[in-house]
Amino acid sequence: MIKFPKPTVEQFFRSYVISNFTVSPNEDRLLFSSNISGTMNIWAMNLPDQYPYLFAHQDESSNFLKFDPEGRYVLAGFDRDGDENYQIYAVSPEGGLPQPLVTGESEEKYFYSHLSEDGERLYYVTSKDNPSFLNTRVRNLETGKDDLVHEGELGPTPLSAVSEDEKSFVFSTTLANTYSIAFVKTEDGVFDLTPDREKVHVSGGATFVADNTIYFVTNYESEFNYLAKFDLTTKTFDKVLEIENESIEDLKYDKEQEQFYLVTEKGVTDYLYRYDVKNGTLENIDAPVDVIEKVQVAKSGNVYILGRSAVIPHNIFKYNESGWKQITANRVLGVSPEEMVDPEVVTYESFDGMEIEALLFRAKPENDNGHTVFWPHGGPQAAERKFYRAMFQCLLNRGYTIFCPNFRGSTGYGSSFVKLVEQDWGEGPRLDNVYAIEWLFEQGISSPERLFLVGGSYGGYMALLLHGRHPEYFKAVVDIFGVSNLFTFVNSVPDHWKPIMKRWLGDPEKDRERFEKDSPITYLDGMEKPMLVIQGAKDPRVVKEESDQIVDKLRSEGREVEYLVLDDEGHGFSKKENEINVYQTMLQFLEKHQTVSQKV
Ligand SMILES: CC(=O)N[C@@H](C)C(=O)N[C@@H](C)C(=O)O
Repeated sequence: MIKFPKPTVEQFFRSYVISNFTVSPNEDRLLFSSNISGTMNIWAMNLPDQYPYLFAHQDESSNFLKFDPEGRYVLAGFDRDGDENYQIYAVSPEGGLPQPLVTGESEEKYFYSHLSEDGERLYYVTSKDNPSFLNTRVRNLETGKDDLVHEGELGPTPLSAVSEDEKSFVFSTTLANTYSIAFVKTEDGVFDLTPDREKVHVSGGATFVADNTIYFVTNYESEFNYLAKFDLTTKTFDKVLEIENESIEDLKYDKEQEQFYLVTEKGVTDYLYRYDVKNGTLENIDAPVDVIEKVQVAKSGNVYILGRSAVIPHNIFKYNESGWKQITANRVLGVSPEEMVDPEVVTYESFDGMEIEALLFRAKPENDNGHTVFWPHGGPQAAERKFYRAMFQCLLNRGYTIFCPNFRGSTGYGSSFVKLVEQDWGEGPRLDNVYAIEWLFEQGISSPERLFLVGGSYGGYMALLLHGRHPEYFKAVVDIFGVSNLFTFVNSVPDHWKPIMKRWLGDPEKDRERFEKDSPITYLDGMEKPMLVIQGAKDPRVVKEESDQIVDKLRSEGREVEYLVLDDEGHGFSKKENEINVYQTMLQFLEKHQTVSQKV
């Protein structure tokens, strides 16, 4: 019979992202944001089960999608070439070209917050007039009247929820990734949702279940987020539900059934639950993916999720009493999940005895080239989880094993663990990475002749720092938009990040010594291994200057550095041709620097 060859790496170049979705109020249409045509655009499917068609053409990433409850328009947010200056557009219900609706100067941001029940008043948050703390405004879409609702202070203060009567508003002020204060503004005054705002905690996910009752999640006096309630009549806070060693990260309310759908995070995996508010029962729902990125509950009670697993790219699924149904068929070109690599979850002991969890993707024996890619994740207050990454499956197909430690500072292991990276970017987390590398050597998984270092963003920072301080461990290094110099980074981040910089990173004056010690650029002499640097020119988080300075300095000293700049990308590669260029450049670079005797 006809025989087909094993999947090639090029097949993994052809997998697509779905970054967001929404379902129309009567569930006859699904909209999603995807790069299936090569650039990010909004696609639609008429439900149930119809062929996807282009709904709105803008060639840009969209950060939200919202149907008018009356079916007169669709709202969407777009930025430009990854600059993250999102602005709000309207699209005809037939689809077409998005029309600017709430927009301003190109450097201003306009984030969608809430649409009134009648679809006439649009609440949004903007950097205009308050770039660091943000203002909330409401635009009447009938009259065009635009009013200030709240002026942010202390930290960026987005609007989180609006009561149905539009008389109460929940805001949350971010003082750090691990510290945000939620409060409700009513006709009677302003009230914090938690008992003491001075205690460091986070609150999020505020939902009005009635005009006087707010449910939300918080880790107030706890390691993990739990479900809490604030009663606006009595002004009391109550803990409602906690799930041992799991952190509730998202909640969506089903008003008809009076139940919440909750997504919890535990290490590298998410879990889905249904919580019945009336009788207090909690039920686990077995989800079809390991990581859940968005949940929407329709009026009918149908639940829609967007998620992915290590071997399943982004897809949208529907859940009801009949079980799960996959709506989108987003898959890797001609490759089944069984032909990909699912990671093992392993643990190792770090320098101070702390246990660190990590993902180990072992190359299949028939592909194995003997080399390992060591991947410190970005964030740093994020985690490497069981989600599909085209880059990982490309590397695995080419025979690389991949190791991803969730070093201290990672999310998913409790709030004390997350805080360990604050004002310590380069010591504890670096040593966790060093101990991970030693563990790989002890286990016989890798050796200095067979180890590559690749990281993006904070992971790129860690790659640069490890390269500068421990070059003996690696064959070659790839830095993807990594922070190279803490002194320049701290001043170049977006304005609305600036209020959190002290707690997150520190103060360049007071912490001068530490900033010097923890800046990769201090260790240029150690950076003796071949290096590839990749950077988006429009990156607003880690600006191009971070990569330029390290490349310029190393080149002026005659070191081997390749530099790939993508002119129309930001903090990530959203355009398919750019992504393929990045993968090909990286694969060629690694191939060139493999140990000759190991080559297959
Ligand atoms: C403020 C903050 O934590 N931002 C992160 C989401 C982020 O973008 N960090 C960069 C540096 C990264 O590592 O991705």
